Amino acid sequence: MERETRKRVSDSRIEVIYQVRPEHLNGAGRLFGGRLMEWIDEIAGLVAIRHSQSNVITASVDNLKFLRGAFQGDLVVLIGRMSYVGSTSMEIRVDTYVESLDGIRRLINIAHLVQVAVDENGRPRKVPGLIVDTESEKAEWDAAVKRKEMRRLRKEEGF
Ligand SMILES: CC(=O)SCCNC(=O)CCNC(=O)[C@H](O)C(C)(C)COP(=O)(O)OP(=O)(O)OC[C@H]1O[C@@H](n2cnc3c(N)ncnc32)[C@H](O)[C@@H]1OP(=O)(O)O
Repeated sequence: MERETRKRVSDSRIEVIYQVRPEHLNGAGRLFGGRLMEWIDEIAGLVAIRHSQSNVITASVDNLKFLRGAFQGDLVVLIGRMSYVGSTSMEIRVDTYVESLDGIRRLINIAHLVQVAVDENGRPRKVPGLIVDTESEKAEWDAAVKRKEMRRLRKEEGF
C-alpha cells in the first residue's frame, strides 16, 4: 500500500518565519516561552502530517532547550524535520533561530517532539519509514533512538 512507501527527511521538512509582535511578549519584554512552544508544536505537527499523510497527535515534548531570548521585532525562524520513525510514532526536531536583517541566524531553541499518527477513531496507525541519507540525519536518528530508550525508562520508573 502507498502508506508503506518510505520517505526522505526533505519530503516533509518545513521552515516558517514569524515576526515577534507586542502580543507575543511576556512581562519582561521577551518572546513568551508558551508562545514559542505553541509555534514549535504546530510546526512539528505539520511535519508529521506531511510525513504520515494522516492526522497526528502530540504524545510528548522533550529536550526543549531555551538557549536565548527573542525580542519585539525579531524575525524568528523555525525549521522542523523528521528525525526518527517508529511503527506509529514519529520524532520531529525543531530548531528555532533569530534571523538578523543581514540573514545571520542565531540558534535560540532546540526541541524534540513525538507525534503519533492516528486513524479516524484516534487509534495509532502505521507510518511510512524514513530514509536517512546524510551523516547528520543518521546522527539525529541514532540520538533519537537513545531518547526513545530514555523515555521508555522514565515511563517505566514513573517519572
Ligand atoms: C492536536 C494535538 O496535538 S492534541 C495534543 C494533546 N495530545 C493528546 O491528546 C494525546 C493523548 N494521548 C493519546 O491519545 C495516546 O497516549 C497516544 C495515541 C499518543 C498513544 O496511545 P497508546 O494507547 O499509548 O498507544 P501505543 O502504546 O500503541 O503507542 C503508540 C506509539 O506512541 C508512542 N508513545 C505513546 N506514548 C508516548 C509518550 N508519552 N511519549 C512518546 N511516545 C509515546 C509509543 O512508543 C508507540 O510508538 P511506536 O508505534 O512507534 O512504537
